[in-house]
Amino acid sequence: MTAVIHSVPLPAGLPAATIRTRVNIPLLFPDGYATSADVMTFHGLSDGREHLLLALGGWEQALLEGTTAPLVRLHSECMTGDVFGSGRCDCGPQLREAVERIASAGGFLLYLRQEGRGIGLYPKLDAYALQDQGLDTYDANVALGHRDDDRDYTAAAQMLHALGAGSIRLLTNNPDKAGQLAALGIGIEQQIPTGVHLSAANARYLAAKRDRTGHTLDLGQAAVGHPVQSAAGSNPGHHGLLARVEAMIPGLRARAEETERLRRLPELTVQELQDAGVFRILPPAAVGGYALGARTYGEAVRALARGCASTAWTAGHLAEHAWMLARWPRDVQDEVFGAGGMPLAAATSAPVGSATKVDGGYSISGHWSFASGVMHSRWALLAVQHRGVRLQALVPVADLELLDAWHTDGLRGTGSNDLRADGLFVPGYRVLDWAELSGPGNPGSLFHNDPLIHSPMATLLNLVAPAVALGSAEYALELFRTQLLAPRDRNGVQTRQGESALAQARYARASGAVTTAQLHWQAALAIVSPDEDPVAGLPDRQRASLRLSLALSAESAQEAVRLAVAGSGGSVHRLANPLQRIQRDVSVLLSHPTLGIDPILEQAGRGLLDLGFTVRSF
Ligand SMILES: Nc1nc2c(ncn2[C@@H]2O[C@H](COP(=O)(O)OP(=O)(O)OP(=O)(O)O)[C@@H](O)[C@H]2O)c(=O)[nH]1
Ligand SMILES: [Zn+2]
Repeated sequence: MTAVIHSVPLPAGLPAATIRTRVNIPLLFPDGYATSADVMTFHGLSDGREHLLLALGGWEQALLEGTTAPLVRLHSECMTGDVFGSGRCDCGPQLREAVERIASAGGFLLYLRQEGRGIGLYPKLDAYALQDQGLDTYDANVALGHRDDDRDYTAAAQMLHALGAGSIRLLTNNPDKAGQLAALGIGIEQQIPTGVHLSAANARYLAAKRDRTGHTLDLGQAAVGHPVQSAAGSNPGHHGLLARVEAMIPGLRARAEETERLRRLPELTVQELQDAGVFRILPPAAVGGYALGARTYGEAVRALARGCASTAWTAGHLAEHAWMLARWPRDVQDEVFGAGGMPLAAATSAPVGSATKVDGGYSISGHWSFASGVMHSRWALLAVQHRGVRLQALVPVADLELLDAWHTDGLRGTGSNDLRADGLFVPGYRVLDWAELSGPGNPGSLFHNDPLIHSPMATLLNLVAPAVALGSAEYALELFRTQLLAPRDRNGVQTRQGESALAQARYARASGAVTTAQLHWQAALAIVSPDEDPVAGLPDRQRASLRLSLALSAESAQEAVRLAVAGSGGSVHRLANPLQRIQRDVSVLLSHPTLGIDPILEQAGRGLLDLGFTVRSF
């Protein structure tokens, strides 16, 4: 058919562009979707760049008078997203969505060569690096000397005018695109939002679009993108799990301040942890876990701490407690794992509460502190004592009084609040002898084959604090390095703090302290997760070495953080600087009982000398 391409008067000052070539290209996308496009190039575009117009579906009819206006999308080039499927933005899925929607409605996809919102590819990658330090997508642009959005849509308007598309329906969430086109003489009959392509990796980027530049994005209702969501169901293995956790780090850094302010984890963080399968790392496959073992677990907590110590701490404990629940009798496991997801349970043993026997169970009372993660938990695991015997009671959090007690100077985001019960009835099947639960012959070991369930619980406990300390130190070193290498202007002379010999020596020392922490950490992991047989209980000397290495690793980590802070100058004490938070977090970590250095040195010495431990649970 012949198209009626009528000319629309150009606004004054806008030069006319003309169609240069028109060729048909069949398109086939990786998911199998196929269509074809009339691809056009132009003479006379205002910025001289090679922008493309893809005319799709019944575009010619859509230009006729009296029909629905053509559907148009202005897609800004994104090599990382369009070509390589980057998870950091939503460009790839938006492009794919736009082609299909336009092909079925009739219209144009303008592929605009304004990579990185107009700043270019290399600067965009520099901006990503800054985002990994905690800046959002717009602040990163500004820090690099650009505007938050450098795009100009004059060429796009010229292309649309050249086709006679003076009135369009615009597929976008971005009010700036509609505003600029309207000012360039394009009538916007309707602005149609694109789908929301939310994933764990791009959630922060999308939230910034919504909050900073008024994009119409309803992130609250959108489900996290399919690949991420379904991923939790399949066992990713050691490396796959760590890759998922590492993808969370930039978002965790960006939310670390919010996490402190909330004094619990943001919902998005809990969702991401769930999607990544973090709570599944330890429990056996029969209850939906990955049974990946102590090494994966420890390394995941360490990686999370490279993003946010409070998140790592909370996730580490919640993941450990899901595994504890897999040691309970079958009826309890049916109850807590029955829903399909991983049960989130806070556990606290300090101070130990009391239990008295009543008909059908126990009546428990107590005031427990430090229930990390309780703000996200359905269950609480509480230490109680009955006639000198230590028991653990499993109680719905809803049955307990929650006391807002976690006002601390570090690890603020863990929400480690207090819990209280006064004569609360707990049915007998939800109370278990601690010695039985923590031993290798726990009830769960009778029906799970997974070797980890058959190991004493102590093997896995005590890993969280040193893992978080190490990850925190690694993050601190990274920040220290960035700080030392950042260009500075000193009276017109470009220099860097790291050019000074003193700074170099300080960095070397901090780096050495991190290495010491890493080596002790690896020594500890080699004990709890040896290459050969799974651990069936550690002989005293090994147990002594384990606790000693964990404590010394954390000590070196703290020293590394101290050196990074000391070498970074006064700006480190601004609340916006992550280093000051890391220092506070690590200081709280080091005062956790599992890292109390004096008793550990004493008991480790006893163990190494074959004198036997005097602390039973060491
Ligand atoms: N500078 C910079 N550019 C980015 C970043 N993330 C994505 N981009 C670029 O942003 C552009 C994508 O924008 P569009 O897909 O047109 O999206 P939009 O302008 O936000 O609006 P919509 O029409 O609603 O999608 C591409 O050029 C990407 O390369 C980032 O963090 N920094
Ligand atoms: Zn992109």
